[in-house]
Amino acid sequence: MSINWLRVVSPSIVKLPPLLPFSYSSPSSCSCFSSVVVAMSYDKELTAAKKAASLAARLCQKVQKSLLQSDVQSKNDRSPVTVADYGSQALVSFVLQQEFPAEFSLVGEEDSKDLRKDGAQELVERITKLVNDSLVSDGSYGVTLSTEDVLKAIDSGKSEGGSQGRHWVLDPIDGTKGFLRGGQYAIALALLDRGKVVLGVLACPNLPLTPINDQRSPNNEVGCLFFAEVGGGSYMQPLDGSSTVKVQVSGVENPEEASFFESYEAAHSMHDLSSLIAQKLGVKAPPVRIDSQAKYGALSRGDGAIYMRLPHKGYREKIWDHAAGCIVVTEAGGVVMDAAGNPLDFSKGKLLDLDTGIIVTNQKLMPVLLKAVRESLEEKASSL
Ligand SMILES: Nc1ncnc2c1ncn2[C@@H]1O[C@H](COP(=O)(O)OS(=O)(=O)O)[C@@H](OP(=O)(O)O)[C@H]1O
Ligand SMILES: [Mg+2]
Ligand SMILES: [Mg+2]
Ligand SMILES: [Mg+2]
Repeated sequence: MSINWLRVVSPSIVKLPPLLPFSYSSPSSCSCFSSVVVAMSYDKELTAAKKAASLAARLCQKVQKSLLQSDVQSKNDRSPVTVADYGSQALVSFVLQQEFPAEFSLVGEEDSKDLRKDGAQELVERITKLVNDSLVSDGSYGVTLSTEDVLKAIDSGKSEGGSQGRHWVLDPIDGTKGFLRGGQYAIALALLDRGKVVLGVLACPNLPLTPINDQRSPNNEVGCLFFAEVGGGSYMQPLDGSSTVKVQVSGVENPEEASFFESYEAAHSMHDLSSLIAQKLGVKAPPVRIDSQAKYGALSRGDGAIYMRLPHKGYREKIWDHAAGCIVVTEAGGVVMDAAGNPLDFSKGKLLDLDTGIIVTNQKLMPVLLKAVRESLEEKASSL
């Protein structure tokens, strides 16, 4: 990466200081360690997580280039799942088990149920080939996995998480719909220790290295890896592994100057409600709609100042859709809350138990954003 790139990427990105040997508590809003204690270092886990997510990102890139409709399965809830979702989960699970054989628990989005059905054998073989090709190109482990090994690796993600012990949390492809459209997606991996998110990695293969929506920068290069460890700040590097930069959320204090992110899919977030909130705040810029936790990554480096996620009634958020993004933003100086102003609690199992939606911004804007969200929710409720 050239010095030029460092200059254009964003005024909120500064050069990388050495990582702290120990992590101290930070003003956390996503259930990271928050008491005044000297916490453990998770450097070894972070190194493994970056490696696993980067390998999975390469696998996904390969599939996205040659995506065929026949690669797409439909789960019971009719959400899409592809060979890349399965391959990514198998690969991350395998790498983490190799690195931490003694203590391994993974809460992953996918399972092998549909792959064990009649007629899925060819698909399983394709996934196995993809995983083995990735392992060969990496060269670290010197093994070839059988189809059964791959199915088992996928199913190692069946842990329920919770408030005891350590659990990896994985979304092998977040934003599968974006992945299928050729849009944004992320490989999102986090580690919970006693119910708190202590590290997170977000690999975003299609996210430009330069700020999105910046007319002055060409946005030709894509592929970002965001990572954060509790108390250690948030960082970004190109997915090819070259130089790392520290990232910080936007410092915008005037909501009129803020721009906001929301889901690309209207089914995932109430766009009419976020536009009402934006109106109340005086936000002038139109919403920036991108898929997946790439939104958290983009926000962590100041591409936009607000992220609003307001799912339709009845939807329950999953921990893998937010754990990695939450710590990346929090360690970059941001705040992540539910629509009642509570921090997200990742200690309750696979689901987040939260009020209405998730809002993300910097510390200065959060009080006004929260107020506008509360007012808009009340207005919506009274108009029904
Ligand atoms: N109805 C509904 N409401 C809210 N959220 C939902 C809903 N259905 C699915 N999902 C989850 O949304 C994840 C995709 O995240 P985004 O909404 O940020 O991206 S996108 O706009 O859908 O592309 C997506 O993650 P992936 O399944 O990993 O793609 C889902 O977990
Ligand atoms: Mg999914
Ligand atoms: Mg997801
Ligand atoms: Mg997913």
